[in-house]
Amino acid sequence: FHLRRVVPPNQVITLLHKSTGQAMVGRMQGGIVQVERDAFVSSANGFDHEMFEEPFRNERRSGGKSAERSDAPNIDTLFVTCKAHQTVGAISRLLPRLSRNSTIVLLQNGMGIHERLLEDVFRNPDQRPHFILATNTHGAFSKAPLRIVHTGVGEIQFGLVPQSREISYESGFRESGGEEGRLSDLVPEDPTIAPRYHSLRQTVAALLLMENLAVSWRPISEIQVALRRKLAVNSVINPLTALMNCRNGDVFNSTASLRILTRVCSEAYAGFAAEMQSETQLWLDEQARQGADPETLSVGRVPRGLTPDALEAECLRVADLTKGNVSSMLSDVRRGRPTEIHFMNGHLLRLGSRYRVEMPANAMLRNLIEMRSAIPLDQMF
Ligand SMILES: CC(C)(CO)[C@@H](O)C(=O)[O-]
Repeated sequence: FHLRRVVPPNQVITLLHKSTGQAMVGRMQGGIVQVERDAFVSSANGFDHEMFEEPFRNERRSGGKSAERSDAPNIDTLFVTCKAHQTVGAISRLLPRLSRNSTIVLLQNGMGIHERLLEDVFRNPDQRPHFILATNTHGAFSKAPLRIVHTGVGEIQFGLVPQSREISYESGFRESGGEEGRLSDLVPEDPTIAPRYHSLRQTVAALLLMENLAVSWRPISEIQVALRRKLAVNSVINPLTALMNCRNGDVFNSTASLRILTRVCSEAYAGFAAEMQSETQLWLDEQARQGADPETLSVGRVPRGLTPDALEAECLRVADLTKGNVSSMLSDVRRGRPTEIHFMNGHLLRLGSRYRVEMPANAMLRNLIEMRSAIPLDQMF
């Protein structure tokens, strides 16, 4: 919706629907997407629609005729907003349409998805597309197919995953004291490799144009901190609301839930600290290999936003800000759908086993959510 409003009409935007039903309803409504914000409804049209249940079919708005997959156009930019556990499957199916010149924007809850994609889908570093990692604090829900209610205005921050030595994406930040990135940094000096960065530059430009969503480009190190903070929030609010069957605003109404909050946040901090220490050590080893004296290099501490107290305060703040919301995990449980627990508390548990940090509270929440998903909801005795 917001993208359609900022990119030229001749730029094709295709909505990849998860199910045929959604796509059909979308088409019956003329493919119009509506967004409700502060009781005002705005519409946008001019989308192509594809159905994901039928990956070999592709219907364009113009002809309305199905085409075989061989006709399906290449994808320059893919915005991924599906559930964390659906991502590898979804992107694997789109693989023939993606190339090293494409850009993938991961705009999801949870962590570990990018790593999973590199391990399972894009194993060859030379053939990897560009990746943009984004974190989103807007609140929205879908009232009906293609009718979205924007309940809480937040922001979107994104960062570019560094991946080549050809070009440094963050020179602008370095030269402006961390203030702003520069689109011109995404233009390589060597014109023969320019096509490789075309979609990345276009995507960053389009993201920055979406002023209604308060989008900002930040250094990737800042995005990693923001993603870790969001992960802690999701690892507390999501399982607790799903287990207690309550809205976000009711979850911290007892000292018992505050005790769980403290445990989960201190385990998350310990996992993040161990991971960052190991990343710093790898960096120091690399500098030493290149001839630097590690003793003379300054290394940062764990950022203040990731201390146990800061994580707890963030969970309380978000629960209050979204007090009327049904969390995404509670909504998944109510509908009998798989949850994203493996990319939330599950991600923390993977950090725990990699860096030998005990995570009993997170293990308990992960197990309880798995049990909740396995037991039918409507058991009356
Ligand atoms: C922050 C959050 C828990 C608010 O509902 C949201 O990320 C969700 O529902 O997953």
